[in-house]
Amino acid sequence: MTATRTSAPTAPKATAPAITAEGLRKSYGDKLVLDGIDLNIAEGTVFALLGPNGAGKTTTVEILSTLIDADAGEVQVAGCHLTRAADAVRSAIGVTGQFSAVDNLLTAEENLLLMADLHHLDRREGKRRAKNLLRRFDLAEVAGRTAHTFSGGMRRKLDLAMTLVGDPRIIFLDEPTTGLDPRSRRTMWEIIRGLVADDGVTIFLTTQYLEEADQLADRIAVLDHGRLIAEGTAEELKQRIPGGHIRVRFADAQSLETAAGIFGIAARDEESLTLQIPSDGSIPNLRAVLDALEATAVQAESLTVHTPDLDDVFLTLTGQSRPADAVDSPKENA
Ligand SMILES: Nc1ncnc2c1ncn2[C@@H]1O[C@H](COP(=O)(O)OP(=O)(O)OP(=O)(O)O)[C@@H](O)[C@H]1O
Repeated sequence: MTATRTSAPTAPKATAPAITAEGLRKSYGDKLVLDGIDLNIAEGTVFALLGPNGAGKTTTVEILSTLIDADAGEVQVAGCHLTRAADAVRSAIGVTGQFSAVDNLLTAEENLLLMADLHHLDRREGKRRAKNLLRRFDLAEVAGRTAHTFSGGMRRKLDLAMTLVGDPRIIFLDEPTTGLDPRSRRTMWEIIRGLVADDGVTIFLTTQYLEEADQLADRIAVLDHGRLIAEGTAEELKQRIPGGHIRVRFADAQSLETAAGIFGIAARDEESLTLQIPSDGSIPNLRAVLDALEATAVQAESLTVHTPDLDDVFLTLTGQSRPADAVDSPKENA
């Protein structure tokens, strides 16, 4: 992964679950989409659901946000039973889906005021919240412009601001940055981090961008063929798969030959004069490699540490192979 994290994801602060699900099942006709999903998402955390196209991510969001019914399963959202207390669930959540709720014919402010009306806020309170949100999302200057003049990034911010008018405790973000350029994506990430850090909301995020999950999520689950096939922090998931190594480059073939003699199972590339030594990327492991090289007085030209990234995890777990160009692209952390 080439991008560096701009700030660490928020550590789980609270243990009270914002969302729990047991045995969630859903079929469309004879197509089984969810085959017994269990979830336990702590309040004030970011949970990312990853999965290939068609894995059932949107279906999961639609069920948890009361838009569609599951065939089976017990779900609690914000401490309320999903079906027996659906109204209470709805008043505790906000949903920003793949299809924008923004009305292109209205101004940014009018869109927000419309949401305030839908939440039965009085006019004064609606105006106050709209103003605050426009300022917070850096949209104050364009408050009076109709949304059809907005860029994708501005529209996405307005969409999220509209979700926040109802002051939700839990926010479902279904692919919140799909189609945004890197700068707009990072702006959205900062906003999402702020929602968790400043407001203590819980975020349930689906994304196709593994970097996004890596950057934002406290916990990540991988959905494939209707089941959660892995769950953990980004680091835990990365540790589950092999592929970490240290790559050492030497000045000449003789040094490479000597070094290869000490690291029995290291892969050797004569052309680039490099050895690839399996490693978990830990400091003790790195020190052991350096000590071994020093003991033989072989001079290494350069050394890079490669740790598996979430792409490796995802592709390994879902049984897909990495495209050839991606395999060859360097992902080392010097
Ligand atoms: N209303 C529906 N009727 C029939 N099949 C559906 C319906 N909605 C979704 N599906 C099917 O359920 C499966 C899961 O769809 P879903 O949209 O939840 O996947 P997803 O993981 O969100 O995919 P993507 O990343 O492409 O958005 C797909 O095979 C889809 O075709």
